Amino acid sequence: MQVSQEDFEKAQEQLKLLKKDPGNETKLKLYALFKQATEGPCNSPKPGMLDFVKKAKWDAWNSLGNLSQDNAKQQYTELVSSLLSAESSDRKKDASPEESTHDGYETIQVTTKNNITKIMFNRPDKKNAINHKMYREIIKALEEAGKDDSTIAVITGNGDYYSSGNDLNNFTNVQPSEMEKMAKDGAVLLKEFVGHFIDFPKPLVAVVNGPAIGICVTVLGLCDIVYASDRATFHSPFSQLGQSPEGCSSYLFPKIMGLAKANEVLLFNKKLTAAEACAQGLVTEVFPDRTFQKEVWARLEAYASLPKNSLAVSKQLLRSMEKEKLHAVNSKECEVLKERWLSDECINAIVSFFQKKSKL
Ligand SMILES: CCCCCC/C=C/C(=O)SCCNC(=O)CCNC(=O)[C@H](O)C(C)(C)COP(=O)(O)OP(=O)(O)OC[C@H]1O[C@@H](n2cnc3c(N)ncnc32)[C@H](O)[C@@H]1OP(=O)(O)O
Repeated sequence: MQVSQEDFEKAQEQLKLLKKDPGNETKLKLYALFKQATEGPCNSPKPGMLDFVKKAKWDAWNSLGNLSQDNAKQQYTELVSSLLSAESSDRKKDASPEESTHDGYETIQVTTKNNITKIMFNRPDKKNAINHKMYREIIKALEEAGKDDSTIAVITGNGDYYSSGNDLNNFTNVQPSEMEKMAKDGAVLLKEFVGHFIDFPKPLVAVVNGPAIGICVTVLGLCDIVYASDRATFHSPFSQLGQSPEGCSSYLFPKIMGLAKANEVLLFNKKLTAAEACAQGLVTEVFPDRTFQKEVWARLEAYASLPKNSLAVSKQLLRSMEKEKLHAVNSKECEVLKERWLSDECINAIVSFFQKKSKL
């Protein structure tokens, strides 16, 4: 398709809008095409060898031979248009923020992009079981995410599990004389961990990519939104492990699900499917696993473009009604658990897990 004189003139104007220097080679090409389009083939005498600039221009024009003026106009117009569109896509790339990775974590991966700080459990070969180091790293990541520029924070898991909960190795290799100390230190760490969920100052979203067990199920009640893949399951097998509920679930689960349903989950180890957890109010929405990541992240990016401060004050307002109560529940639950960890029921359950007798 031939370009009109008007298109050719428009291209000359558009060329002036280019922000970046397109480089000497392209500039020579533009010069040559312009001369060919407006004057026809090069007939002027060849400049001397030492007149580098004029010679380069002459060579470029002369290289077009007998290219017709219409063809030259067309090539000129096309070249300008391709330069402009390349520059505009570069600008778009620059405008879309890169993901930044937060340093200093081993058991989790923390990244920020599009106003979202993502805290990802990252022990996929251990089904993202939470060991002592990971509890401390999650606490640190929540502290940082609470203060950084992100609008919302997201917790998710790497691999096929969301998390298999407390790493049962946390209770192993402890000498009998050290048991009390282990239980006391465990209760302090757990209280601090859950406390950070209670106090988190901006919207906190759980993206439950697969099965979830124990502590990572109970703290879902402290998250503001829970999105789940239809592959996810929710299991808090506390009595099976000789333990008792934590993460404020003894208070929040009956509030969320009603006492009758919460009892099945917290007393009798009932494992919920994602659909059941959604029907009982623990999960906000369930997505097909095939499209889970795409749909959820598109949704979260839209949420994260809402006014940040408004979201934070609203979240804090909602939480403020219950904060004191939640901290009291957390303290009580940790006290009870401290005792449970010293019980034969609990010790036997852990031993039997490692003897591979009691896979849940
Ligand atoms: C500071 C202390 C605070 C305590 C807070 C109180 C918290 C309570 C809870 O969270 S209770 C819940 C505890 N979790 C469990 O009881 C789950 C135990 N794990 C399992 O039942 C299974 O591993 C499984 C169902 C999650 C997965 O089964 P399967 O698909 O057959 O895989 P594997 O069992 O082979 O697991 C692969 C690999 O991961 C290790 N692993 C998985 N989960 C845990 C875990 N919770 N603790 C320790 N290790 C775990 C498993 O041993 C395998 O390791 P290996 O490859 O053999 O080295």
